[in-house]
Amino acid sequence: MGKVVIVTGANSGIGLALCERLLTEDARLRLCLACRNMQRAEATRAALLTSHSGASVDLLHLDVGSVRSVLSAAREVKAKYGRIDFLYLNAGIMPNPTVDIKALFRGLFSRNVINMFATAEGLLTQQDSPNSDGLQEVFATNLFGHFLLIRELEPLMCQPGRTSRLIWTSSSNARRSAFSIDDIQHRHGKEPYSSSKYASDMLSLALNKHKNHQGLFSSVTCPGLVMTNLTFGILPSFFWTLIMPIMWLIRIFTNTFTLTPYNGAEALHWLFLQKPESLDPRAKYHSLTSGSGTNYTEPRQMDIDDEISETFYSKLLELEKAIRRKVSERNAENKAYQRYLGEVE
Ligand SMILES: NC(=O)C1=CN([C@@H]2O[C@H](COP(=O)(O)OP(=O)(O)OC[C@H]3O[C@@H](n4cnc5c(N)ncnc54)[C@H](OP(=O)(O)O)[C@@H]3O)[C@@H](O)[C@H]2O)C=CC1
Ligand SMILES: CC(C)=CCC[C@@H](C)[C@H]1CC[C@H]2C3=C(CC[C@]12C)[C@@]1(C)CCC(=O)[C@@H](C)[C@@H]1CC3
Repeated sequence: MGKVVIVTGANSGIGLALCERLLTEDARLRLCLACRNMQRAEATRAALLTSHSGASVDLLHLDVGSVRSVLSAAREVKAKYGRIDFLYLNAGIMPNPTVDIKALFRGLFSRNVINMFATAEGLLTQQDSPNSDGLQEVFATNLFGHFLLIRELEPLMCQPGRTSRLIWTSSSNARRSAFSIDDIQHRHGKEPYSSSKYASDMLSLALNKHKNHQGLFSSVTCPGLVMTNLTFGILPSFFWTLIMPIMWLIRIFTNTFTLTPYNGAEALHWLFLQKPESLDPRAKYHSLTSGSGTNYTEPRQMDIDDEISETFYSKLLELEKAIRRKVSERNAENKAYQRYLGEVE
């Protein structure tokens, strides 16, 4: 039987390019597109089936930023699949971004220019707010929803005699200084995106420590700078139209300017082909594109403290307990209300 692969945020950008590449690599795949918008998911499925007729492409409704949706999606997965070979944790958001134009111009004329274009360090801030579960939106979407999904699917992914893989789409924008262990949701800062991506790097390391012996392996990737809905949302469209030629020019000198979703999906695709035991849990696998347009993957060491990563993992487990308690209280209240309605009628 073909490998079972689930991709979150599969209906656009890097997630969609990854699906295309995986189906080209292995036609026997059982691919599951986990998306929040079913209309877009249907359209994506139809497009994938046009280029890969006969492929097995399922849809799963998943809003990774909603606890209720994650729990119900996990139930569906458990009922449908006997195992999961790859779970790509790719869905992500960067809401209300602001570019510090002054810092951009200062950076342009400094020695830090290459790093600035590769990581956006010091350039970007975002405004975040709590969602209906009381969690910060960016944290909930980019990290916690995925964590809860992994916890729910552990029985399928930790089976004796098999290995399963988690592959995160992180970012070179992940920065230690943007994350605080005392504010893991980044309620008080202005860089929730950077914090959430750093959090995924730490979680991946902790998961390897706790789950490798059960056959579950986790890796993190950075796709480089890719022109997708997420990037286009950072600045007005006329600006992008103006600077696109400059972006293609910069690409000649900066291998992190992968620019197309196909190129950005390079490391995600490369990891699909690797044996998990051969991978470095402390490395982030970067998609890179040379000036002449050749794609390759390069591991770079992450700046992570083991102790903080462990503490973070414990905090996530505590938060998971609290959230589950809240969900069962809510369910009990609903049931009591339904009973009351039944009695009144
Ligand atoms: N573009 C870049 O330069 C870089 C991107 N990344 C990361 O790559 C990943 C993919 O982003 P990219 O392809 O660029 O951007 P896109 O906006 O094109 O893709 C993001 C995907 O995530 C989905 N998504 C967002 N929120 C949710 C949610 N709550 N539940 C389910 N799905 C959701 C979106 O669905 P919908 O269509 O419904 O919005 C979309 O399919 C992200 O994690 C991003 O942080 C990392 C580094 C660089
Ligand atoms: C080319 C000129 C003159 C201006 C463009 C400046 C910025 C808009 C651009 C510079 C570095 C970019 C960047 C990202 C977004 C757009 C920039 C800030 C990302 C933050 C997109 C999402 C990620 O996760 C990062 C890896 C990107 C890093 C670089």
